[in-house]
Amino acid sequence: MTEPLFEKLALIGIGLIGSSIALNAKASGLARHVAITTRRKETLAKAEALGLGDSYHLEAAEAVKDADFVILCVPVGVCGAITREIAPHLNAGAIVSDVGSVKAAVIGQMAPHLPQGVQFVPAHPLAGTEHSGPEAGFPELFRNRWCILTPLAETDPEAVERVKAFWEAMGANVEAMTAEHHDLVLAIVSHVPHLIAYNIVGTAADLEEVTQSEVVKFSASGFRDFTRIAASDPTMWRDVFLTNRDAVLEMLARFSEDLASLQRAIRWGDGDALFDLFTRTRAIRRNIIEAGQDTAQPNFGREPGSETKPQG
Ligand SMILES: NC(=O)C1=CN([C@@H]2O[C@H](COP(=O)(O)OP(=O)(O)OC[C@H]3O[C@@H](n4cnc5c(N)ncnc54)[C@H](O)[C@@H]3O)[C@@H](O)[C@H]2O)C=CC1
Ligand SMILES: O=C(O)C(=O)Cc1ccc(O)cc1
Repeated sequence: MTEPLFEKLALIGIGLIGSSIALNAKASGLARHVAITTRRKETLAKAEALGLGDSYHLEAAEAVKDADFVILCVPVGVCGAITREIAPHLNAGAIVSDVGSVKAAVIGQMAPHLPQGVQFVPAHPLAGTEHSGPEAGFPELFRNRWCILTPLAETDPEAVERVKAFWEAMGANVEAMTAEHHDLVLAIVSHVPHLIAYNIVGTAADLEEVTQSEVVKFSASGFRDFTRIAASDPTMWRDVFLTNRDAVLEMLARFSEDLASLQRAIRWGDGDALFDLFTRTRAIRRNIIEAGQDTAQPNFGREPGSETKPQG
């Protein structure tokens, strides 16, 4: 047990990320009191049955009362509306954060509603799975993973340090960068790959000459990996593509150009071009494994002997 970093942590939204934070914060004593709020009473009841927090609220305004740390763990498209709703009830001096996969648009939606004196430290843990909801969380989710902070120019550095300490206590490595740079990097390493997965599974599902049962029966491991990603939450990913539009479109344009040259290499039998690319990409994979970032390895990021649950 660590000395609590915060007296009262309010989690708004209790899906995969919110429940993982709650489980970790309670197990490690990072916050003296964990207040949970979500809009649907069925979800709140599940969170309570799982014992994720210390108090449960259908009204976000009630949960944030007297909280010194508030984290929005909801789809990025609703961050603005929720911030507007909680703003009048925030404690002076409270730190407000989020976990959204997109940063510039979320800052644009949230910052205008936050009262003076409240510190805003946007965050994005680069850790997740294709599962969602309060049952999907597990406390080790963030261990050995990155958490990116994108503080605003006016954010108090002391608040940034406290949020950094919180994520480090969760087991994450923390790095700060601008929201715009975050969105560009994430477009290529996360958002476009998800779009490709949704697309290839959609294409396979639409094939007229191949039946659905053949797709299921003969799916080789490459295609199965795509289906895992393509099973990710539709609301969350709809919001990611609508809010990181420019960076995703820029990376997609580059992707399409490179795909066209692969098409040309196949058409003209240019084996050297294919071999050279596949050799370069194999080296990238090896670098990822050497850096210890391969989440497909068994027990990645977990203590030996701990429960095995699917991770990204
Ligand atoms: N799933 C993943 O792998 C990762 C997700 N993220 C980000 O974390 C955030 C949450 O994602 P997950 O936990 O995966 O989603 P989830 O679908 O598991 O949970 C979302 C939660 O938000 C609640 N919610 C939705 N609309 C709401 C509203 N208007 N008011 C109050 N509560 C509302 C839902 O009831 C649910 O409790 C998203 O912004 C996502 O971009 C960040 C890293 C990884
Ligand atoms: O499940 C996977 O492979 C992921 O890529 C999880 C993930 C999804 C969204 C994020 O913003 C960060 C991580």
